[in-house]
Amino acid sequence: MIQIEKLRKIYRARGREVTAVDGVDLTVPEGEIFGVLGRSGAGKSTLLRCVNLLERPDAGRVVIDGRDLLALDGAALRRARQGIGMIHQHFGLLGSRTVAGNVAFPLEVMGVPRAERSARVAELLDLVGLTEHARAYPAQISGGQKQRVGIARALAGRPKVLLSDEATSALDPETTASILELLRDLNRRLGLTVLLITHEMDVVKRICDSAAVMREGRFTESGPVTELLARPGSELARGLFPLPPVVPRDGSTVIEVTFVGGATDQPFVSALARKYSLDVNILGGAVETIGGQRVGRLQLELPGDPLANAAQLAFLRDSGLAVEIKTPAPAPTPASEPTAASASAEEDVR
Ligand SMILES: Nc1ncnc2c1ncn2[C@@H]1O[C@H](COP(=O)(O)OP(=O)(O)OP(=O)(O)O)[C@@H](O)[C@H]1O
Repeated sequence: MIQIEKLRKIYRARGREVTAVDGVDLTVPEGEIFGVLGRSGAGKSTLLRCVNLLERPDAGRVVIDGRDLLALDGAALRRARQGIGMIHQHFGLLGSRTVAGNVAFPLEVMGVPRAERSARVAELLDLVGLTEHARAYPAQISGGQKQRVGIARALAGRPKVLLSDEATSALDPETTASILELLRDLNRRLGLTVLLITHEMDVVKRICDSAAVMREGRFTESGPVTELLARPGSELARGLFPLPPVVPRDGSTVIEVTFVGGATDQPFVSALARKYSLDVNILGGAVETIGGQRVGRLQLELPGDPLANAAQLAFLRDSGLAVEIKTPAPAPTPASEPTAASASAEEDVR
């Protein structure tokens, strides 16, 4: 389990201060995969490096498996850090050592006796599917295989927590998929808790249970992936299911409907059309399977402005769908008093 509270890291260089991590709270329950998604410079690497104290935070708490890392030092801190494995975008292998030698390296540093070390290396190489390449050198294996070595090496100390710093960013899509599958498999088999940072939506979609979007050192949204996808206005949902920009037409309402799990089984578009005798225009949409659940977004155009569609929108929401109105509500005329219906339509638009 990873618990981060009010984490802050400020870099000071040449009279300038950069707040790279600005008060982040994060909990990753044991055995979960949590992805932090963000553009370059958002603070993702700094956050990750603060979790194993490669960077010392200026404020906040980092608690791994109940141990407050910032309160430890010396041997206790070294032991705690052995419980945290890390993999990197550029693998960081030693070119002069074989695959087996690279995996043995952390065991040597830990002082594991030779016989035990060999058995452990064999076990780790088997775990990542590299037994046949034990004697190869890094220059003789592919990028995907190098990352497998990186993963085996990171698992040498039997960590409970694995940190992944853009582990698939240097790989082609097919190799990325196989490495993500391996991470998922290891997460399940070993009960590993994984915190990964990425700028690739696909990584979040494929393996993360929960995720956060990071910008300028802060989380702008965070939660279980399927929950975020169903949240109106979610940046993650927009990124995973890009829909065309809305061109509002007079006298119509454009809505984006997000559905998760059971709601996908309902023929809600035809039910809506039948119940209200409407012509519903489908402008765009996407459906995916995420975390074993069907999740999707549809962009629909309904005749009439948002106020005229209040009952239709309520019908969709009552059916368990998240509905976001993309067409601005008509401005109330100066003489008109706000009604309950117009107030709620304006709230939706915001
Ligand atoms: N050692 C450092 N000294 C000074 N500023 C730094 C240092 N490391 C990072 N920064 C600054 O902190 C901010 C966050 O950087 P960080 O590398 O954590 O972001 P990131 O989201 O991981 O981006 P990238 O994917 O490009 O690495 C950036 O403005 C960066 O310039």
